[in-house]
Amino acid sequence: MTASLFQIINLSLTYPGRAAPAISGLDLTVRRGETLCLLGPSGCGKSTLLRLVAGLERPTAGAISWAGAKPGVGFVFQEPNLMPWADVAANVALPLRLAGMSRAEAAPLVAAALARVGLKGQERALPRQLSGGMKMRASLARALVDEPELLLLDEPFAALDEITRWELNDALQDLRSGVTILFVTHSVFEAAYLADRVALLRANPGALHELVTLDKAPARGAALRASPAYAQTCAGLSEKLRKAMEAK
Ligand SMILES: Nc1ncnc2c1ncn2[C@@H]1O[C@H](COP(=O)(O)OP(=O)(O)OP(=O)(O)O)[C@@H](O)[C@H]1O
Repeated sequence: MTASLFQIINLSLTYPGRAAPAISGLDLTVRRGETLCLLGPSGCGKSTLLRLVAGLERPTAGAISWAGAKPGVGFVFQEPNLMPWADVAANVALPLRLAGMSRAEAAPLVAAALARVGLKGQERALPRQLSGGMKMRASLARALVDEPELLLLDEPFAALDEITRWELNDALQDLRSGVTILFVTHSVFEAAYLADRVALLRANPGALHELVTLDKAPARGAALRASPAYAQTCAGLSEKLRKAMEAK
């Protein structure tokens, strides 16, 4: 049994001015080092849950209980949110510079983060010179540069074309060792590819519908995507998602 990183306990949030809660009575234990995908219909509270875990929102009721000291957290959104006037190195260095580190001290850490996401040698490029996939890699590098234990990803690859999306999923597979990942997605295929476990949420109000543990993938990359086991996982998750969407 893997140790838990944190526990979400009876968590509820009603946004000010809203009658219905965005999230209601959600219980979930997140394990250290796992990739947990949050999958569910639009409006079921996936982004809200990530924001609560990050401490960007305060719950109306319930709590998030950390097993130890609250770890460093990296957050990646659907938009890469890079500073357009700054080169890749300066963008990736931002969390370190905000923490008071000099440019010289930051440089090797930036280089390591860029290597980790497959952007080695792109330090001097400006965001407008990068493809959509490369911008997202830079955004990932910025989230990883101060070596957070927990990475929160909110539909990070949803705006990318299919092939780039698969490449980014492969990149995430490569870098995830030692990091706990909470990954919001609408895509059954992405969840089936990346997740150790999938939390299926339902809407109105947002709540946990079912927690699914996936079998350890027998392969990765193209071999995994072409495997019957992967097709079966996708079909199973699709059916569970359909049930979550019908649940009241
Ligand atoms: N800042 C806010 N103020 C008021 N209501 C909000 C706010 N943010 C989200 N909501 C509402 O809370 C509910 C959950 O929204 P949230 O964005 O967390 O869902 P989601 O599952 O991430 O949706 P999607 O898949 O469409 O991104 C929705 O009904 C939404 O309208």
